[in-house]
Amino acid sequence: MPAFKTLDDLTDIAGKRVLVRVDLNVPVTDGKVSDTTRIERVAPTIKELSEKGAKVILLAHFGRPKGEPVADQSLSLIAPAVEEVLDQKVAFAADCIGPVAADAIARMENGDILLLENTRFHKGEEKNTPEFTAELAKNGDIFVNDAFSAAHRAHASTEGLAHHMPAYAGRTMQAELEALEKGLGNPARPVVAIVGGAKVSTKIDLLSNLVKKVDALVIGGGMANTFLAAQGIDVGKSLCEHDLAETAKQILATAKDAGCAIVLPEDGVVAREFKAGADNETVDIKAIPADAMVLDVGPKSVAAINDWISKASTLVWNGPLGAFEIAPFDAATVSAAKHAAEETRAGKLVSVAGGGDTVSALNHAGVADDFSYVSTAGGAFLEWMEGKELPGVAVLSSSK
Ligand SMILES: Nc1ncnc2c1ncn2[C@@H]1O[C@H](COP(=O)(O)OP(=O)(O)O)[C@@H](O)[C@H]1O
Ligand SMILES: O=C(OP(=O)(O)O)[C@H](O)COP(=O)(O)O
Repeated sequence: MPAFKTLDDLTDIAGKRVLVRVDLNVPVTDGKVSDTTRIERVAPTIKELSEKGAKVILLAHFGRPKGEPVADQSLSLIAPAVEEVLDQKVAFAADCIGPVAADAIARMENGDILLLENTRFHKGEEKNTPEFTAELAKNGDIFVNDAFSAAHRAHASTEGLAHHMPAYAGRTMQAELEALEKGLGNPARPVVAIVGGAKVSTKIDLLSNLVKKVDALVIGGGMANTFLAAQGIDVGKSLCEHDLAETAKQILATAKDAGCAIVLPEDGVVAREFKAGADNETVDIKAIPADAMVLDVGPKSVAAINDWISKASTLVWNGPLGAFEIAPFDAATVSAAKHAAEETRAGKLVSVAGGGDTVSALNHAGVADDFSYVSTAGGAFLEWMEGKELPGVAVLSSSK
């Protein structure tokens, strides 16, 4: 466990401006937050600081807006859900730096909570520029990072700020690291990992280390299409990053050398439209129609994945197997989630799953409570699993 200061070390903070980095990158359907797990997990930190009389200033990102304001990635859309979960008034400022933020902070009383606009509306956030970090730092006396799920990003609000002021781990940051160490520090073998989802370009690189740590890697979701295409399979209009074919091939070679089995889909459920109830059919993975996209792995693939879950003593899972938000493309994810839950309940499996959408998918399947541990983190959790130092955690340990 890294040595960092926690909220236990934060006394006498009444009236202090505490900048709290949280992860509010939550799933949204039809403009409404569809899974509040990440908000629920950071609520204890926010409440504790507020009860101690601090002025609690929340920093967060939402989506990937590329350094400019985008209306549907405004945190004003998330603020009502934060207020509902906390059952406490949460003010909102339409910028995270400059006079808009400063004025809102000047109006705060002790114990108040203020949410600042999406940090990624500024280019300096992801670039972690000294100028932007200094602007953010003007708004606080103390930095608390409770966004474990964004700790693999060395951004201004996850890493830079800790160089400007005393920095502490929030309750969720602390709990996540403790739980992962307990559950996966020395995992029982065989270890099976499932990686799916849509963030192919940001997650594919970490698979080359992951295959050295696990006995089998099941690849589903949008990630699978990239691997299939790399093997010369025509994936039609599926979500696929063709320019990552070489990376995918190298990962397959590394897995072979490491003795890690790779499990790719044998069949897929395809549709021509990305909408609920769209006409769909199950096809062999080598017969994907050119005008269709794979939106879920097919029944043969699910049976194979469930067999691997049965063989596993430890399961780590990030990324849904299909576009689970729209029926019937949730079938594979729900089936695998239910099977992993059964094996866990029977005491045969330690199951650890993480990621904003993965948690939402497990909740959708009704089995999140049956998993051994559910992390709020996806990419950060996988990087932790690789044994990588997470910049957002490392900087807390070095903070004075
Ligand atoms: N075959 C697919 N085609 C398109 N999108 C997919 C497919 N499979 C999964 N997805 C999408 O992946 C998203 C989740 O991916 P990701 O963000 O990587 O997961 P997490 O948030 O759990 O880390 C979901 O919105 C889901 O609809
Ligand atoms: O949702 C997140 O990560 P996840 O999809 O890996 O769970 C985090 O908020 C990080 O977001 P990012 O991958 O856009 O940096």
